Amino acid sequence: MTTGKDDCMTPATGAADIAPKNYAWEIRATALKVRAGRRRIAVDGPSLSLGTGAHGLLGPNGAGKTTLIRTLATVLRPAAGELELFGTSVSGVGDQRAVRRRIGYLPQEFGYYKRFTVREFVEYMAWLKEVPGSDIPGAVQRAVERVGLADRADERMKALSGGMVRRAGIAQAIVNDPAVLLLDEPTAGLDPAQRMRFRELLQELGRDTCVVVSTHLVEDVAAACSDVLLLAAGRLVFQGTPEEMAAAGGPGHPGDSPLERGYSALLRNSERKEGTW
Ligand SMILES: Nc1ncnc2c1ncn2[C@@H]1O[C@H](COP(=O)(O)OP(=O)(O)OP(=O)(O)O)[C@@H](O)[C@H]1O
Repeated sequence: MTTGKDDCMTPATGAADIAPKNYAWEIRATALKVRAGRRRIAVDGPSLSLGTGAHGLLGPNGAGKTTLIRTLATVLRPAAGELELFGTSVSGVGDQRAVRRRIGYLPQEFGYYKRFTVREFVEYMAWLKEVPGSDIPGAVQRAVERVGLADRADERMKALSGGMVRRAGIAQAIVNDPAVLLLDEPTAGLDPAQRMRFRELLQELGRDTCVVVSTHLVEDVAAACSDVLLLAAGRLVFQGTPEEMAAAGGPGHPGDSPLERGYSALLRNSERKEGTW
């Protein structure tokens, strides 16, 4: 990590992580277009510059959030436009292992061996991310502690509830102390107490990491994110602070909170511009 805001060194932090950075933004996308399936353009031209902080990615079903996150994770390749991670272009073909080592990614659905314990699962993911072998036990312990699973670390994955599996997924995403952390609906299935704990973790991670978190839970964004991105039909229709989003709404817009009303107002405006109303 590079900001020097948090001087707490972790076992998985290598020299490359604390070297001064030579790029302005962890994530930089210009006129990014990504296909889902053969024909459909699911991400349609957003330009983004994202640095350290927790960035909430909102949008209705089908807006393109998962497609965008998969692209940032280098799982999908852009059809057009430019994507840079840590100042390195990842738009084309090529070996992206060095970049991937610095990314943490929680997909909406992820696979795991049910017979693995939580610890084995997170260890395996650390190994895949090329965390140095001697650092792995400490990094795994810290990750499972951060998601509140230390007391279940030696239980098999198949014995966990859905919310606990999700927390194990978050643990594997942070085990390499990533500089870019991509979380696709991380709070799905978490109980209220765990969601509160997750919000704290998100705020903590956002102090020295570039976190992009996709969610339908506007309150999570209000509570934990410094910045909101709103996608609609693949386009970026708003980027600003939660307060700025809330200010876009009024009493006539649907929603239970100022942020929800702002969200509804911005979506309605974007639909009008698209001519669908
Ligand atoms: N493999 C695919 N083939 C064809 N179309 C796809 C494929 N995957 C996604 N799409 C389409 O791309 C668009 C964007 O999907 P995406 O999953 O990125 O949206 P999302 O914002 O994450 O939605 P949700 O909130 O429901 O998870 C949708 O219209 C979806 O139907």
